Amino acid sequence: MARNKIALVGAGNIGGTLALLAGLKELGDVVLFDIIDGVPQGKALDLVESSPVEGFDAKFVGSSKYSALKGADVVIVTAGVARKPGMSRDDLLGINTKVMTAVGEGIRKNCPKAFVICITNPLDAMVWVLQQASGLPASHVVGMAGVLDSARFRYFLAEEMSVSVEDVSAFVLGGHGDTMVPMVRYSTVAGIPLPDLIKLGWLTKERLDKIVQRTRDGGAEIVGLLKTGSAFYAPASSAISMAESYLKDKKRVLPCAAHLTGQYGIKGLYVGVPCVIGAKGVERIVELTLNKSEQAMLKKSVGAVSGLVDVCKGMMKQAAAPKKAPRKAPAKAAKKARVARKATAKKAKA
Ligand SMILES: NC(=O)C1=CN([C@@H]2O[C@H](COP(=O)(O)OP(=O)(O)OC[C@H]3O[C@@H](n4cnc5c(N)ncnc54)[C@H](O)[C@@H]3O)[C@@H](O)[C@H]2O)C=CC1
Ligand SMILES: O=C([O-])CC(=O)C(=O)O
Repeated sequence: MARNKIALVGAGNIGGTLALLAGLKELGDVVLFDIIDGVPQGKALDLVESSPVEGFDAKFVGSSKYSALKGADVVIVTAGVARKPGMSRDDLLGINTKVMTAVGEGIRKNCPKAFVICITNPLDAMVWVLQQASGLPASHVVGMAGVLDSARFRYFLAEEMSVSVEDVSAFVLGGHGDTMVPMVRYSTVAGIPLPDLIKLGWLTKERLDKIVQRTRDGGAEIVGLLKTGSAFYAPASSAISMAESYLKDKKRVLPCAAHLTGQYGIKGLYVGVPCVIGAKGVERIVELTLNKSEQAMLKKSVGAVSGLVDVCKGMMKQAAAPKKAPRKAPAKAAKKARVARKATAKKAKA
């Protein structure tokens, strides 16, 4: 059987880490694409030179041409700009909307049957733009954020209670922003819900509240430490788990930014919810019963996503509108020509 083809659009910090993980896990042949010519080629060569040491077989190619994406089974998109200290993810909206529009077009032309995972921020709006620009079915375009936010929540809980991360199951609902909703009631250690663990004395309500807030601020905490960019190891691991579930039809239940068509009362937006990811893409969306306070938090988070998508819609409409011919310059040119004609006629008479 031929190997799968994994295209990584954006060969920066996350792109390079994705490529290494795809190689180590032998998920398939890898194409790294980036607009900076030389970077994807250099990273591809460096990575493939690690294959004899690590013991994996895969082809690695770097390119700055969209045709390199031809026939890809999975595309993971990290193209664009990452934030620096003092910026919010939303500050990236203008520049990254333009990038997602170009990338979507490249995917539409070269690999319309692929399963596409968007990572670029602000995530929930960028995955919406990417789906619109690529025209791929919504079941095949998803956003990665929930796996990462949930991993952070899981890690902080495991550290607090001194238990293995493997036994902590937790997830985060809503948009990938300050208003994300870590789901305390549905998070467990070995099946025991967090509220029960508080009763058992494993955790205090005060510590749990701090962990919830630290999870919400997880991205900013790393940006503040790195200073030159944002997290990339955990984001890459998170996206690879989604790609693996699709390629191996594992049907894992993972929190992803999925296109909602009425679930949770939300229509036409991408928002983080638990999904079943298998060979058919997003195969199912899990709709949980939320209590009043969870509903209110989700509503706030969805409101933030909806506001960003409205800005994207405006930008896309403006970009698609026919350009009006500039009027001032030709008018000036015509006046100049008239004056010149009059002067020539005067000269001729004289
Ligand atoms: N969804 C999530 O949970 C997370 C999202 N992110 C986001 O992921 C994105 C990438 O992050 P990093 O890899 O750390 O950034 P990076 O700056 O290291 O890499 C981005 C790469 O995209 C390339 N690029 C820019 N415009 C392009 C275009 N039009 N076509 C192809 N490539 C293009 C750049 O040359 C660069 O190599 C950022 O927007 C960041 O905010 C980061 C962490 C988590
Ligand atoms: O915070 C950022 O800019 C990157 C990101 O989304 C994360 O690490 O969660």
